[in-house]
Amino acid sequence: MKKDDIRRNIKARKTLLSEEEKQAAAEQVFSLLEQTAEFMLSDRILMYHSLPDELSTRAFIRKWCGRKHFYVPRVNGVNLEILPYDESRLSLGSFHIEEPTGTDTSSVDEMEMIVVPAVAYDRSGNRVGRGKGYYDRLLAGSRARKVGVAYDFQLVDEIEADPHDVQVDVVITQNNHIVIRKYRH
Ligand SMILES: Nc1nc2c(c(=O)[nH]1)N(C=O)[C@@H](CNc1ccc(C(=O)N[C@@H](CCC(=O)O)C(=O)O)cc1)CN2
Ligand SMILES: Nc1ncnc2c1ncn2[C@@H]1O[C@H](COP(=O)(O)OP(=O)(O)OP(=O)(O)O)[C@@H](O)[C@H]1O
Repeated sequence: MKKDDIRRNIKARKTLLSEEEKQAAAEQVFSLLEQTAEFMLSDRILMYHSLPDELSTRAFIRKWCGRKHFYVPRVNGVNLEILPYDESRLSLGSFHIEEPTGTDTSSVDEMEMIVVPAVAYDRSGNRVGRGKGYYDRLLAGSRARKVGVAYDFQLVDEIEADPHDVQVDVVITQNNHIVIRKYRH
């Protein structure tokens, strides 16, 4: 399926979710993530601060932010900066995402794990994002463990990947835990 068709389909499917379903799905997915060796062994983790139409990371970040070093991205022009997550230092940035303020940016090379948001993933780790290429640029050359998290219906048959697309190593949905590349620590 073409990326734009996937974006349209998934957007429509998401409007059917109730608040209860959204919350239950986030709990299921992040409980699976918590049980992975890579999560247990990673300290510096780049999360995403979820938008209303994304699998919510809010409860998970709140649960773990005292025990792990969590980071979130900030849009700067065509690039993403990486800053530590601090609930008291957030402000509304580009695209209505709450982003960290401050100047203490980190390099993507310092991240041990990156939870990569997407509109859809396939079983080979290909992903369709929001079409602006932010994560593809960020992930190019990164050696961090890359994990996709999503609702079951965001796992689609086959995504036609472009040369610049960067695959994730693992995809976790409510009822799927797909390991594309084995974790070696
Ligand atoms: N939670 C979260 N944070 C993130 C991303 C993300 O996908 N999710 N990003 C991932 O790249 C970066 C921001 N990129 C984004 C690109 C487009 C849109 C967006 O809402 N696009 C609208 C189109 C209208 C518009 O231009 O505002 C849309 O998709 O409907 C949001 C974020 C960094 N932070
Ligand atoms: N490594 C890169 N260097 C320069 N441009 C890039 C790179 N990766 C992607 N792009 C550009 O970004 C644009 C969007 O790409 P694509 O449709 O694959 O985004 P996406 O994967 O949906 O978004 P995202 O990566 O933000 O989730 C394309 O025009 C592409 O040329």
